[in-house]
Amino acid sequence: MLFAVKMDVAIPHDMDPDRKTETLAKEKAYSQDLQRGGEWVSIWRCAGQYSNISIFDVKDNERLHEILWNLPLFPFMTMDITPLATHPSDIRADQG
Ligand SMILES: O=C(O)C[C@H]1C=CC(=O)O1
Repeated sequence: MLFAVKMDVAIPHDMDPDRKTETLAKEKAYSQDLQRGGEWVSIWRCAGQYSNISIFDVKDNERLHEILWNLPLFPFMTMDITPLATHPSDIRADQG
């Protein structure tokens, strides 16, 4: 199942700098592990915003929830989640 997730990040300005550095490093490692595993298909920075749009390919809603809930930055994010369906004009959908 494919999902587009927009993540808006708002880290408190008074967060301890060492905790911030550690949390960002954990976030990067967590994201890259899931990318290597194929469930986090792509991540794009939204230009001019501390936000990303990511595509996930997961087995069900529960797995998506688990991935998002365990993001080290989860407490500092708001998210907008869109389930994706094949578009009838997608040239890849015409093949085969
Ligand atoms: O910077 C972000 O967009 C937040 C975040 C999500 C994954 C990651 O590595 O960083």
